[in-house]
Amino acid sequence: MILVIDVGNTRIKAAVFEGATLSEIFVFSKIELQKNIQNILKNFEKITNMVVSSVGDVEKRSFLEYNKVLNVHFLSHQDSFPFHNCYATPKTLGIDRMVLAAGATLQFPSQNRLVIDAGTCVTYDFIDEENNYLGGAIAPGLRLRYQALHNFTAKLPLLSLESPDHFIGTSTTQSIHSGVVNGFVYEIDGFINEYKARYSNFIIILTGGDTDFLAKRLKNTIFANSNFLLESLNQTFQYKIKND
Ligand SMILES: Nc1ncnc2c1ncn2[C@@H]1O[C@H](COP(=O)(O)OP(=O)(O)O)[C@@H](O)[C@H]1O
Ligand SMILES: CC(C)(COP(=O)(O)O)[C@@H](O)C(=O)NCCC(=O)O
Ligand SMILES: [K+]
Repeated sequence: MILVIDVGNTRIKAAVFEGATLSEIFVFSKIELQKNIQNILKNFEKITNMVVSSVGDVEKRSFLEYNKVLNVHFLSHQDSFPFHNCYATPKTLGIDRMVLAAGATLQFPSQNRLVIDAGTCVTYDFIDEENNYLGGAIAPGLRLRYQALHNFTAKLPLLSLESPDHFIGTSTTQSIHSGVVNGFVYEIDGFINEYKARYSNFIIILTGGDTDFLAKRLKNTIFANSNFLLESLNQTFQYKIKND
């Protein structure tokens, strides 16, 4: 069994896999990390490998200390990935984006793929049908937009995510919800339409903490899977074992 851990900038997501089958998912904050890992290892005694992808500020040694009891692998740019990386600054490319690109390449062979990860940030990653990773985009995520409006103005309240009543906001609250939610949806549909104008035959995968909220609001047809990064982590590790 493999324990995969995705350290994002908001939350940590972990999953236990038996082969390709996902047994259980865990979501927790940075301060609950040790407690959660210990519980998972206690409940799944057959875990032999821990695979970590981190873009957050958790110390590497928080994971490496488990090396005494199992094999810990901290994914890095030095690992083998199933695509050709065309990013101009490959060393600064987020390891989460590399894992998403690997998952898309392995799960959807011989086609163009666009992965949209709506987490703390929304990231776009494009891998063409010849398995070239071309890059994409980074923009503020949903919650970050609400926070930014509050943090960088004197008068705007901090709101939590809510569907706007209308396109035309009729109050401060409704104007913020319309600006954040409608703006975000238009932006994502706009990006997808630009990719469509340039490429045919491509699959769009939507993942991240805001997947379910967004999936029903987008005009474009997408393949929504909030576990795509965790599944891709498992696949990236299997690929690494085969290719090392
Ligand atoms: N319990 C929660 N705590 C924080 N964010 C949440 C929660 N549930 C849903 N979200 C949404 O998930 C997004 C963060 O997604 P996630 O994929 O966990 O981010 P990251 O991978 O960057 O840590 C936020 O924009 C927020 O709107
Ligand atoms: C863009 C990100 C901050 C997204 O992080 P997340 O929203 O998943 O927490 C992360 O992928 C990152 O730190 N990237 C480095 C810059 C780059 O990918 O070019
Ligand atoms: K993201």
